[in-house]
Amino acid sequence: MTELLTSAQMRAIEAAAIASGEVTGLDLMERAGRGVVEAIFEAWPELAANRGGAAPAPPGYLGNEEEGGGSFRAVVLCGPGNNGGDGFVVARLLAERSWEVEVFLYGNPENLPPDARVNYERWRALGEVNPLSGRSIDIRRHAGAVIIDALFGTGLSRPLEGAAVDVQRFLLGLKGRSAARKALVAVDCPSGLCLDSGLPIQKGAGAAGMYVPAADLTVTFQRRKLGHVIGQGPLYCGRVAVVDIGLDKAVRDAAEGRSADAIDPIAARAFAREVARPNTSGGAYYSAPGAVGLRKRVDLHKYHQGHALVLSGGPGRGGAARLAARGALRIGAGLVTLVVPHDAVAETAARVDAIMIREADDAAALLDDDRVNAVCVGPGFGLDPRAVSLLEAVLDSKKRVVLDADALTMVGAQRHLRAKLHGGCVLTPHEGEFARLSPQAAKKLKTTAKSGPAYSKVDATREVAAEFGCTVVFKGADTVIAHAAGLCSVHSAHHDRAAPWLATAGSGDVLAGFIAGLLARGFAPMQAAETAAWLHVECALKFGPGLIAEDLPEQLPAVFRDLGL
Ligand SMILES: NC(=O)C1=CN([C@@H]2O[C@H](COP(=O)(O)OP(=O)(O)OC[C@H]3O[C@@H](n4cnc5c(N)ncnc54)[C@H](O)[C@@H]3O)[C@@H](O)[C@H]2O)[C@@H](O)CC1
Ligand SMILES: Nc1ncnc2c1ncn2[C@@H]1O[C@H](COP(=O)(O)OP(=O)(O)O)[C@@H](O)[C@H]1O
Ligand SMILES: [K+]
Repeated sequence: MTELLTSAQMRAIEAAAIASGEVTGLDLMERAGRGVVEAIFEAWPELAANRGGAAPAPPGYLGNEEEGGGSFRAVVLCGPGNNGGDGFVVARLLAERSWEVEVFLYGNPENLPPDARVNYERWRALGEVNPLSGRSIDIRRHAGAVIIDALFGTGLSRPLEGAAVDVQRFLLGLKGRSAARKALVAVDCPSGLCLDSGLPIQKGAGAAGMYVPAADLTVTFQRRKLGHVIGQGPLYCGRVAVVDIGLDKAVRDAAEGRSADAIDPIAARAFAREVARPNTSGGAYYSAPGAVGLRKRVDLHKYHQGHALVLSGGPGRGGAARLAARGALRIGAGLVTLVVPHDAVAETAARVDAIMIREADDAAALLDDDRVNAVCVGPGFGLDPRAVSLLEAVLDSKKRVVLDADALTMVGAQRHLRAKLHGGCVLTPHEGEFARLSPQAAKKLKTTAKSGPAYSKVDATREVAAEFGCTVVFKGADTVIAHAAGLCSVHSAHHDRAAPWLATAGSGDVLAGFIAGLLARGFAPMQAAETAAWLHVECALKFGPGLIAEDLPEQLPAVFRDLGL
């Protein structure tokens, strides 16, 4: 499990580590700056070539004919806080490697915080510091340079203004000619981005207030922050490198509630986590008793792998439920039964084999059957009175249930249904369905943030999970999963897990089926949602472009094989 931190958590962890005497702020800043330099060399190994001594002949792209060429170049943009302090360290370390480094400061050096001030002075022993403005950066001189954005990091509290905006516009190529830079490297985050939400802090809606140039590489410290993985963060940040600055123990102490005063005592619940590759052990043979993993135990027959019901709509509308049922079966539920209205039985029977079919009139009996231990309701289900009363019966049964699509619409609109939700419910809204569940949270999420931290998808998901008392899976390229008690995890399908092919009709139905299948296998709601979200994206990655929803469950055997199951 890897924690995803908010800015406040990172600050508290840093403060706790410094207070414990294990490390000083100056040490952390030095490690941070060094980490940025190392991450640059890792990303562009050709830049690691000149270590001290004479400058090497420049590669073609770095050549500056007017000046006769020379060493590698960096332009370091430093802000008024410790993010700027990291920038001064980067400048010094690159200059020590014979880079040509030009440093700009946004703000007054007198007002720099102490550690940043120390590093400002250390840099001043090597070179100049220019005041920052869009005009002060000469486009021609810096062609081919690596630009380091160390203006603002976790301390961003309001929209950029003045020279900071000028320079952002310059970097965006909005002012004059865009510099043909080698790379834009952001320290902690591209400045202007809120690290809690992945949303820009801006004066107004639309382009008028937003000048965050997208980085090629963002280097952050110890752990990713939420803003790197949710909202627009992944698009602005580019590749994100995480540098160890020696705070690993401090992070774990905080997340496991062992820190002293500096961190909230309910910290363990306050920390979000990245959804990880699932546990492939499980069952009494493989891990602690009671733990559930993906591996099936050799001594169990199908009735021990659970029985999932998938409730279907009427004739011509059963496709979504069939996709969910196929997903539930492939992910390993022992039995899957489609529950269909009488007039849709023939049509359904023509389309499925291993999946069983029962008429909707039998629903009450099925819900009374203790062997049925998970239900999926919503995909293609309908909103008519029959659907409402079936949903009511499902919720009254207190069985673990995935509510998707039409079921979410009904729950959003009907207070009495909402009152029946319980801890075994998993709601899987996309953005539109989320707005129906909680118009207030959706509105806050869409409101332009004029000060930081901005209200985030994590805040919104947690809020609705707590209000409804169940697990909520707020889908999207950034899928946020929250439990009523505050636990929260994020699956970010970006960079090496980018699966844009998942934006295809019916893929959400398959996800609902995956979750229901895992619930049937005994996974707890949160664990089922996390595991299903990971497998869903893994199936999409396995198939690649051209994917349609039907393909997703069919990738599971290969994905399971890759997991060593
Ligand atoms: N927390 C940690 O553990 C570490 C933090 N480090 C660095 O320190 C950074 C955080 O430093 P700070 O807390 O000083 O925050 P920042 O350096 O992000 O910025 C804070 C300063 O900018 C001002 N400010 C905020 N928004 C502004 C705006 N729109 N226009 C003008 N001024 C604005 C604030 O009043 C404050 O003076 C991190 O992002 C990271 O780069 C690293 O040195 C390593 C360790
Ligand atoms: N760009 C994307 N990258 C990764 N996953 C995505 C992307 N867009 C959508 N998804 C995923 O695809 C699924 C779509 O679900 P949903 O919107 O309910 O579709 P449908 O109702 O057609 O089944 C969700 O699991 C969502 O997380
Ligand atoms: K920055």
